[in-house]
This record gives sequence, C-alpha cells and structure tokens, in this order.
Amino acid sequence: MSVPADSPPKTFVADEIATHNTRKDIWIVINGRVYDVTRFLEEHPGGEEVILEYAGRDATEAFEDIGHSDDARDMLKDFFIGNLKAPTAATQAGGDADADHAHLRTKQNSSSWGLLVPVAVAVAFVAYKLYA
Ligand code: HEM
Repeated sequence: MSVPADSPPKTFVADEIATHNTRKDIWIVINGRVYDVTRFLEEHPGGEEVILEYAGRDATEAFEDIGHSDDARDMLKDFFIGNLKAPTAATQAGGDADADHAHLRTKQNSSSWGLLVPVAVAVAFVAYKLYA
C-alpha cells in the first residue's frame, strides 16, 4: 500500500498533473484518481508507449476501452497518489459559505440588493393600497 490509511488523500489540479508528463516522472488520471505510474511504466504488460501517450492526462477512456482485468484494476491502488480536483469544485470552493471572502462576493451581493429594491417598492405599494 502506498498511502497509509490515516493520511487523507491529496487533491491535484489538472495543471499540476500535466507537468508530470515525462518517462521519468509520469502521472495519469483514471476515473478521477491520480496515479504515479513512473515505476510501473517498464512493467506494463501493454507496453510503455500506450501509457506515455496519456502522460499527465486523463486516461480513463483508454484504460476502460482495453477491458483491463480485475488484477489490473487491483494494481491501480499501488500507484494511487490522490484525487483529481474537479473544476466545478474549485470554482465552488471560493464561493459562498465563508464570510472572510465577503469582499469577493461584491458582485453577487449587489445583484441581490438590486432585486430587493423592486420587491420593497411592490410591498410598499400593496401596503399603501391596503391601509391608505
Ligand atoms: C496504472 C495504470 C495501468 C495498469 C495498472 C495497467 C495494467 C495492465 C495489465 C495488468 C495488463 C495485462 C492484461 C490485464 O490484466 O488486463 C495490461 C494490458 C494492457 N494495457 Fe494496461 N494498465 C494501465 C494503464 C493502461 C493505459 C492508460 C493504457 C492505454 C491505452 C493501457 C493499455 C493496455 C494495453 C493495450 C494492454 C494489452 C492488452 C492485451 O495485450 O490484450 N493500460 N495493463
């Protein structure tokens, strides 16, 4: 096992994974998981070239298309180094919940205020009609 059970998996962005694209340092992504296959390259029964083609990239489709055996799938865990950070998650991470980031939300807030004005006018109008 390459990753001890007590250490949470790392997360890598696609740009970082893309820098590991040489024979001496090669990562690939399969099903959202990142694998360092540097030491496996020479042992791969399907040859180096097919894996090199996907150096630093997502190889899910190619890996699945070959119809790798259960044994092959089982081997993946030996090379697992972390998870691919989904672009949408990255976008959302900087988003809502955190009050410290309020300055980043100026635009969002101003559009909410923009909605509030007509609503307030409508409420005031109804109140006026009812009680005047
Ligand atoms: C860490 C990732 C990978 C592992 C652990 C792995 C493992 C294996 C294993 C154990 C085999 C022998 C046949 C089997 O048991 O299914 C194999 C064959 C093969 N693999 Fe991979 N593989 C990996 C990635 C890839 C990728 C990305 C490709 C890209 C196309 C690929 C293409 C092939 C091909 C063409 C064969 C030969 C199939 C045959 O001779 O019938 N493999 N692989």
